[in-house]
Formats: sequence, structure tokens, C-alpha cells
Amino acid sequence: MPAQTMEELVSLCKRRGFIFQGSEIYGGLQGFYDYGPLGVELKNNLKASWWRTNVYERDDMEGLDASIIMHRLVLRHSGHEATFSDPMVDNRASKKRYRLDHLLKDQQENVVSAVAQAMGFGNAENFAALVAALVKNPEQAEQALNAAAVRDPFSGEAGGWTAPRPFNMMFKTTIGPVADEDSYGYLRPETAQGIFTNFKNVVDSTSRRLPFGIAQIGKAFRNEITPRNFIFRVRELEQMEIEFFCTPGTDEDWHEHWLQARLAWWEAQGVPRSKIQILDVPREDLAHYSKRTYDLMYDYPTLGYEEIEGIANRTDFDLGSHTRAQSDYNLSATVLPNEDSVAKLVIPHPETQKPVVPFVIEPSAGVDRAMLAVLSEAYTKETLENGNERIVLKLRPHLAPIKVAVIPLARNRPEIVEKAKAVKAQLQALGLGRILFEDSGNIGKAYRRHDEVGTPYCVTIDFDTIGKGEDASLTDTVTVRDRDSMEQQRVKIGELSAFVAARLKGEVGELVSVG
Ligand SMILES: Nc1ncnc2c1ncn2[C@@H]1O[C@H](COP(=O)(O)OP(=O)(O)OP(=O)(O)O)[C@@H](O)[C@H]1O
Repeated sequence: MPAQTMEELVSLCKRRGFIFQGSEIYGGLQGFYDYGPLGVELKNNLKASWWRTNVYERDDMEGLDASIIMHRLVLRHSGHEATFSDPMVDNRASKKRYRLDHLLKDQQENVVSAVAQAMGFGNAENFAALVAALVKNPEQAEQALNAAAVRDPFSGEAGGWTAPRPFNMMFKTTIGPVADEDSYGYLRPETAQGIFTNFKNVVDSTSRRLPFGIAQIGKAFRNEITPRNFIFRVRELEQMEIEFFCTPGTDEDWHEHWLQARLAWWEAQGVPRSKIQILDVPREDLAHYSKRTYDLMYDYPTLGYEEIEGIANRTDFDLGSHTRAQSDYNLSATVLPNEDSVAKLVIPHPETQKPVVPFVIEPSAGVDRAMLAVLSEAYTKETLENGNERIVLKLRPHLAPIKVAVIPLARNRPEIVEKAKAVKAQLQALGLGRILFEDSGNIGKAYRRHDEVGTPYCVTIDFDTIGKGEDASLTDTVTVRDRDSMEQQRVKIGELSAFVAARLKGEVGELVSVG
């Protein structure tokens, strides 16, 4: 069974070195997290799996790694300067600041209904429209929030609300030694913009024709008003994004294609289809660039269904916004005039060969939210036959931070230690990920630790291995313990690499089943 609460995951992540609070020794920095020794391995494995599936295993994709700090004109023409904001409201008494929609979601139903009625809505069924109305009419909204006795989640007191106002979530930074009006840039709020601004570079350097996509994994920054729920909502996040460029008119089919492709990928990471709901985002909730968006909603422990990935049809909005000579291309999206760009972001139409601004389908997944889902699905609490409880992380082998732990049974026996080191080196040479030489002592404790961090196999080198046991036929064999079944089996060292490789690659064995 997967994790039941977020606390279980937070506690495991800290205890075993997956995730730590950022800047912890100075009191921590809200919305920032550091990935520890095991977290970085799991994260790298997850990103590698995404890259493998979306770049290497397809014939219509290229990769990119664009810079994080971007020219302010990029974020101006993308629409982010004007619209990348969340509604914010302050409480005068507690001096706390909230994202308006989060604040309302934390209220009793009758309080939200009272707000809705004060704003002229019959009920609060259309939540997004209600939030939009509150932002649009700040004075009326202030009265409504106070009259409906909306409570401050921090103090528990009703009232004290200011009028809501939009808060732009982009981080600004100065560039170069002179901090004047013009020398600032933005930390990108999504990796996507680096793909759009490099569209021409990629087309020119690869000779790609439609349809094709560009994939990118990287950090993005959002000054979230209320970062919360561990790594679910952070201010420094990582995204795995694809911008898939296609001929106008084929966009809806490609949208469906990517929806199915992405669901299959999640399943292969151990996040079953049954735990994901597809939200066809209502029109009034769509981002400024989107014609249609499917949000994949995963059933997180404690939180319930929340977005893990968005798959948006961004039409020709982005390339159309960033291109020079906009009026030449019969754009379908409404874009602001662009006198700044020096590039025509067009490609020959596959049939007419005339230059066209392609449509874009964007599957955009958060690495941090993916980590949380994968950890949650793998987390398993079992009661053993002897009544003891064990926690085991049933990660798919390709995601496991440590693939095999090689354990010398006696730390003070040089022959055993040497043999264990040789076996470690032999397995490491397979190139399948981290193989750990584990000589921390007690074998029972080592098994328990490796169960908890999801190590698929523990290999033990003992007296029999070095020919000093009771059974001479066991010389040059080791014990291999399977994480999920806890069964142990003797394997010849000469056959160990093939044995382990077949299982880690999922060709043999049970470890691919999860939860
Ligand atoms: N603050 C954040 N912390 C962690 N991951 C995030 C955050 N914001 C976005 N993501 C991830 O990036 C993906 C694509 O970003 P997108 O702009 O679609 O998110 P969003 O709709 O703003 O998310 P939300 O509605 O939860 O704020 C999301 O599906 C999510 O996985």
C-alpha cells in the first residue's frame, strides 16, 4: 500500500537522506529544498528515464539546455510580465499574506458560499470564476471577505482582510555591475521560453521539419505566495518540458497523442493510471496562452488530487509572440505587437512549403512533484511473519538510488573485505547506476536500511565465499537478497553480473511490480 500521509514521506526523506530543508542551519528558507545523497540519485534516475523515453526512444525530438536567467524582453513578450501573477490578500491583524484561492479553499463551505453571495454568485460552484471576480472587483471583494467572516488560518480570527491584488511571481535580478533601470533580467518561471527563443537555432542546426519537438529539463523559479506541502509547492522547482511543434490543424490529434504517451510514462515509473485523474481545464481557468489543457491530477497522500503535469495546447501564441513580422503569418492567437525580436520563428508548411508559425503542444511535468508521487507509490509498510513491521520502498529498479549494496559479513577479515570490494567493482562496471560498498556493520540493520531506501538487491560476501565456511562447494558464491520477497539465493560470482543485470533491467524477476 502506498504512503498514507505526507508526514510518513517527509520523515523518511529526512531520516534517510533524500530531501532536506534548504538553508536549514540558518533556520531554513521557505519554499527551497536540498536533495541529499539518495535524493539526487533518485532525481537523476527519474530525469534520465524521462529523457530516454522522450528523446532517445523517439525519432522526432531534440534536446536543449537553455540559460536560467533571461532577457526581460523574453518575459515581456511571452506575457509573463503582465499576467504571471497570483491573487494575493493580506491580513491586517496577523500581518500574514495568502494566495486568495488557497485561503478560500481552507475555509468552511458556508463561509465560501457567503463570499460568493456577496459577490453576486448564486453559489460557489464555479470557484475559478468567483476568484476571478474577487480580483476584478477589489473593493467589493474586501467587503465580501470581511462580511463573510473569512478566517485567517494562522490566527484563527475572522476579518482584517485587505483588498486582493495580483502578485507577479517572477524573480527579478540585476545583471552586471551597474544596478540601473535597464540592467535587470528574470529567473525563468518555466523552462519553455528558452525553447521558443531557440526555435530558429534548433531548426537551422538540425534541419528538422514539422512535426518535431524540443525537450528540456531544468530549474524554474516562482515566488509562490504560500509555498507549502513539502516539495509539492516550492519556489525553486525543476521542470521536464516538451514543446512539440506541429502544423496548425493537426494540434488536437497531437494533444491526444501526448496525453496517452505521458500517461504511459507515469505508469512505467510506478504511478498507476488508476491514481491519475485527467482534468480538462475549464475555459475560465486556462492560462493566457492555452486553447485547451489537460491537467494530470495525482492522488497525493494528505493533499488528495493535485496537478502533477499539465499538457497544454499553446497554439501559435508563443512563437507568434516572439516572432518578427507577426502580421505576415496569419496567426490564430491574439498577440501583442513585437518590435524587438530579430528573428522570424517560422518553418515551411509541410504541404504548401510556405512559412508558417507552428502550433505547440506542451507536456510540462514537475520533477519535484514527480519525486513525491514516485516516493509515495513505492512507500510500503509490511507486517512480517514475526510480527515486526518493515518499511520498504518498492521503487522500480531503474529509479532506485542504489542498485546493489555489497556487504562484507565480517569487517575485520581482510580477505572478505577485499573480495567484497572486487565484487562491487565488477558490478559497478555494468554501468547501471550506483553500487554501494556497505561495511557499516550489522547485517540486519543494513538490510533494513536498504529496504527503506529501495535498494533492489543486497549481495553478501561471507566465509563460504572465501572458502573458509563449512561447505566447500559454496566457494566463490555470494548471497543475493531480493528487496521485495526478502528471499536469498546463492549465486556464483562468475554469474553475478548477468544475474543482477537481467533483474535490474526488468528482464527477469518480480521487482517491476509496485505497491
Ligand atoms: N511551485 C511549484 N512547485 C513545484 N512544482 C511546480 C510548481 N509550479 C509548477 N510546478 C510543476 O510544473 C508543472 C507545469 O507548470 P504549470 O505552470 O502548468 O503549473 P501550475 O498550473 O501553475 O501549477 P499550480 O496550479 O499547482 O500552481 C506543474 O504541473 C507542476 O508539476
